[in-house]
Amino acid sequence: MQRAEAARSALLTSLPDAHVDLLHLDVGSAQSVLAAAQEVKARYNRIDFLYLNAGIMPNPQLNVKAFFKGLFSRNVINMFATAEGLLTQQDLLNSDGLQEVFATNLFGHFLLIRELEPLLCEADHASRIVWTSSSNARRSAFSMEDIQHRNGTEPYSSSKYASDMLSLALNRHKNSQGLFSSVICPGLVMTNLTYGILPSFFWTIIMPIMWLIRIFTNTFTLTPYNGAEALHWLFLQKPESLDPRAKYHSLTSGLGTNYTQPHPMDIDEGMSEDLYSELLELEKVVRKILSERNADKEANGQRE
Ligand SMILES: NC(=O)C1=CN([C@@H]2O[C@H](COP(=O)(O)OP(=O)(O)OC[C@H]3O[C@@H](n4cnc5c(N)ncnc54)[C@H](OP(=O)(O)O)[C@@H]3O)[C@@H](O)[C@H]2O)C=CC1
Ligand SMILES: CC(C)CCC[C@@H](C)[C@H]1CC[C@H]2C3=CC[C@H]4[C@H](C)C(=O)CC[C@]4(C)[C@H]3CC[C@]12C
Repeated sequence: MQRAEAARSALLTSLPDAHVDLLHLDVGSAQSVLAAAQEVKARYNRIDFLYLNAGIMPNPQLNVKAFFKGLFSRNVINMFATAEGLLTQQDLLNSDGLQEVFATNLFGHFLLIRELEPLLCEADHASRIVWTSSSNARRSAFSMEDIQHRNGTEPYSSSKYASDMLSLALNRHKNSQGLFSSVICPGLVMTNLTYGILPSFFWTIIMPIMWLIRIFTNTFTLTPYNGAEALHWLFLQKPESLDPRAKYHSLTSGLGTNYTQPHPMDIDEGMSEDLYSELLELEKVVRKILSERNADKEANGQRE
C-alpha cells in the first residue's frame, strides 16, 4: 500500500479538496477480488467510472533477430507500434490454478465487474468501464480452445485481445442496464513494464532515437502523462457517442502534442459472445473452488 499512499499524497497536493480512499486489491487472486468488492459495496452505493488498468507482462523475451529483420522491412512502423513478432513471455500458474497473465489482465477484472454489477448497472444512471488494452493485442495470439493461453508463448497479446472482445460483449449485454465499456491503448510508455523488457538505463540512452521514431509513429507516447491521454479523453465523452468496436489510442505527435484517435478493432461478435459465455462458466468453477477452500479452512479452524 506504500505506493498507493504516495499516489494519494501526490493527488492531494494538486487537489487538496479531493477525497481519495484506498483499497487493497490483487486482481490476480480471486479471493482478493471478492474481498475487495465486498469492501467497495460496503463503502459506496454507486460507481461512475471503473478504470481497469492493472496488467502484467512477466518474463518478457525480445526476439532480437526478428527486430533487426523488421527494421529493414516495409513493416517497420507497424512493428514499432504493435511489437508484432517481437515479444514472447513465460507464464506461470497462480494460486487459483489459472494462468497468471490471463488471471491478472482479464479474469480478475471480469470477476470484479461481476461482483460490482449492482453498483454498475443502475438503470437511471450511466456507469463506465475503461480497459487499458494494448496495440499488441492480436487475434492470432488468441484461441477460443485455450482462452488462458496455457499452450502458447504470447499470453500478454492473448489476454489483451480477450479484453477487447470482453468489452464488446459487455456493451452488448449491459448497455441497456446503463453500463458502457471502452478500451484504450496508451502507446509505448516508459514504466516498470517496459523496464522489464530492457533495462531503464538502455531506454534512457536511446531516448533521442525514440523521439525520432515518434515522428513516424505517434504511438511512442513515452511518458505516463502522455499515455493517459485517452483515459482522460474518454472521461469527458458521453457514453452513447462512443464506438464499442473501437480502441481509443493515446497518441503523441513529433512535436509533442497529445491526442486521442479511435481505431477499429479486429473482433467478431460471435467470438466475443463465446468468450463471454466461457468466462461465466469459469467464474462458476472458481467460485466453487473458493467456497470449498473456505469451508475446509473453517472446518480445520473448528478442529484446532
Ligand atoms: N507501458 C506500456 O508501454 C504499455 C502498457 N500497457 C498497459 O498499461 C497498464 C499499466 O501498465 P504499466 O503502467 O505500463 O506497467 P507497470 O508495471 O508500471 O504497472 C502495472 C500496474 O498494474 C498493477 N498491477 C499489476 N499486477 C496487479 C495485481 N495482481 N493486482 C493489482 N494491481 C496489479 C500495478 O500495481 P502495483 O504498483 O501496486 O504493483 C501497477 O499499478 C497495463 O495493463 C499494461 O498492459 C499497454 C500498452 C503499453
Ligand atoms: C530503438 C528502440 C526503439 C528499440 C526497442 C525495441 C523493442 C524493445 C520495442 C519496440 C516496440 C516496443 C513495444 C511496442 C508496443 C508496446 C505495447 C503497446 C504494449 O502493450 C507493451 C509494450 C510494447 C510491446 C513495446 C515493448 C518494447 C518494444 C517491443
